[in-house]
Amino acid sequence: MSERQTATYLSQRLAAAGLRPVPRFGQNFLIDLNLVDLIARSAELTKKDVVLEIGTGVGSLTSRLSDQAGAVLTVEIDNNLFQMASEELEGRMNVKMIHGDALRNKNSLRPEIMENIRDAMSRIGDDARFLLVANLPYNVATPIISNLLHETPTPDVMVATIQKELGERMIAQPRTKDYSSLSVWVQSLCDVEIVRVLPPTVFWPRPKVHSAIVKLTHVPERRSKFVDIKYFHEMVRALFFHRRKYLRSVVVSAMKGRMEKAEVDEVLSALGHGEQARAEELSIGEIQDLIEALRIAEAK
Ligand SMILES: C[S@@+](CC[C@H](N)C(=O)[O-])C[C@H]1O[C@@H](n2cnc3c(N)ncnc32)[C@H](O)[C@@H]1O
Repeated sequence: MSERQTATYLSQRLAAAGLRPVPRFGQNFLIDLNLVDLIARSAELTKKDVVLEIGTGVGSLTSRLSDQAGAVLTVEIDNNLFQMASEELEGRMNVKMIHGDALRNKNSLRPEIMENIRDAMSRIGDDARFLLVANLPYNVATPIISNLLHETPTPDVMVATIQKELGERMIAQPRTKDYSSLSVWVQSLCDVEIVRVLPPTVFWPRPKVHSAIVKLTHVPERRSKFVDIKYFHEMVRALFFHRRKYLRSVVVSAMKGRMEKAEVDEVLSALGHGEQARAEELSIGEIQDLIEALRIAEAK
């Protein structure tokens, strides 16, 4: 089917059920089926894989994932789409659907999700992989990816369609405008790449912005360096909250009530960060060292 035919088919299917896409749920459906294939292919799925999809939509990506993976858990917030996809996916024994918000709150996923993932992985065995493969709703893409990096198991691979700007922030390097807490957080744990930039025309309805398929590959050796990953993530966010401010004043305010200014200065000067330093100039390794030094100093 061409993009136009898929868009017509989708709009007719929704209209027949008396429905329209709901903007607040980020309902921009991928209508270029080659790109749906590219997303699934980029994940290099096998029957040993357990895939989490957030945003079932009408189930077009879900079907492909079900063909290639061992098990698929798919989550959809919209009741009408959930009903439509349930019919579409009926009879697919390796697909489990959850109706509801994938997020419990900004900082955590719906607990049912990881319970189901762990169950499915234990059925497959020790060599099971866990992946996120999804055309994510833009407004929740950051908390979904960020929170999944806190979960056990952490996804081995995440292939997701997100807003292009967000993809650029994920791969950004120090001293660039896109370098942010998200860059440091995801690159501290994963190899990150932009697989493809997508124009608005490949979606129906068309979003106002370009999108990107990103691939994040978890690197367990990077994770094992962290003594307290939650502390690290919170501090990264605090360091970049006022990214143009001097590092010293950012650290002093982040550590207010926890550490004296003189102690902060001691940590910064021991690491060679002068008065003019800013968080956005520090490499990921330097940020990791700084946060670990603060953690140790605070614990003393
Ligand atoms: C960009 S569409 C993707 C749909 C489909 N997978 C596709 O590729 O065309 C995002 C989907 O996520 C759903 N959604 C939005 N927010 C959600 C949330 N917080 N939890 C679960 N699903 C959500 C929307 O209703 C929508 O179906």
